[in-house]
Amino acid sequence: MILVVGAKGMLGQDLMTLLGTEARGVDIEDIDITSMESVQKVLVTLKPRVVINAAAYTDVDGCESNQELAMQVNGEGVAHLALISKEIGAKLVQISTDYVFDGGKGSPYLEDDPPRPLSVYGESKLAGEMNACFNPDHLIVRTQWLYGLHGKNFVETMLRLAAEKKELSVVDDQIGSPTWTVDLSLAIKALIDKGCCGTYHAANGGFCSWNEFARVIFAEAGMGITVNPMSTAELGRPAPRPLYSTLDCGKLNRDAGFQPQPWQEALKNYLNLRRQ
Ligand SMILES: NC(=O)C1=CN([C@@H]2O[C@H](COP(=O)(O)OP(=O)(O)OC[C@H]3O[C@@H](n4cnc5c(N)ncnc54)[C@H](OP(=O)(O)O)[C@@H]3O)[C@@H](O)[C@H]2O)C=CC1
Ligand SMILES: Cc1cn([C@H]2C[C@H](O)[C@@H](COP(=O)(O)OP(=O)(O)O[C@H]3O[C@@H](C)C(=O)[C@@H](O)[C@H]3O)O2)c(=O)[nH]c1=O
Repeated sequence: MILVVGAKGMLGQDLMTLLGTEARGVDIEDIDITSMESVQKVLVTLKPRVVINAAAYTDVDGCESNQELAMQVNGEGVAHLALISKEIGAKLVQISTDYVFDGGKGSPYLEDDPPRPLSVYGESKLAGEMNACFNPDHLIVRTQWLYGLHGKNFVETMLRLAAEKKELSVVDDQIGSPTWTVDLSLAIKALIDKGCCGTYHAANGGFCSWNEFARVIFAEAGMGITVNPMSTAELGRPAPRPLYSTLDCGKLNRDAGFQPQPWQEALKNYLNLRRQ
């Protein structure tokens, strides 16, 4: 059995759908990953062969003012899962982020490029990556710019704002790869099925700025919204973000034989599904 921790989150729900009867899901009402006792009780009782940790504190700006909570959930929580999954002989799959990088490389990041997080969220997720290694049988899957049917995300924010305004300003100096949680779930399943270990990058193909992403969302949705350019500095959010955080996903393709579709195709498929 595969245990999905954070099964009610945006990624967690798509993982549960994909894995079907092979999966069992738990979320905050069943398990608190910040508590070693809670993790021990659930994992020792359920004895999964694989634990996928999709639970996290994902409010990037919120993490700046709640540093302790960020480290407890995204850092220490993963240590608890690693130690107990090791104890019961299970593999740990930890989901991580492009925000462990500073965005200064200027070309797609490889798995062994040195991380240097700019934000508290990024620091806490890097602590999670390091703690995942307490279980030698671990898989760290870094992804980015997620959207899906079951959670707050940029696509849904844009579509909501477009219902209220005819004109929006969106940053055009951050580059990355928008990634559909369904494609990420397929990548995670492929990595588990092939018995892969270590660190992997998984994101939809190609890249764009948030501004271009917004323009394509409105074009695909048939909405005539003007999207003005703006810089990250002008927007002035609390957490610094990497300016160029595209992930090189070649290792995923080589080792698991899986290549996520281009982001434009994924977006089309998502919007079609959303309309049904
Ligand atoms: N969203 C994105 O753009 C990206 C996400 N990621 C990573 O992907 C993973 C999944 O993200 P996403 O689906 O967006 O996350 P969500 O925020 O949608 O879901 C996270 C889930 O974890 C639960 N949770 C929070 N704290 C705890 C806890 N202490 N114990 C147990 N469960 C808890 C949340 O419950 P509640 O809602 O009640 O707090 C929620 O159900 C995370 O590791 C994230 O860091 C990586 C790159 C991009
Ligand atoms: C709503 C809005 C956002 N933005 C900008 C802010 C931000 O830089 C960018 C995207 O907004 P978000 O709030 O979705 O961004 P953010 O919370 O930074 O998204 C990140 O989440 C975490 C969990 C990750 O791990 C990352 O990979 C990434 O997906 O768009 C605008 O410029 N204009 C707007 O009207």
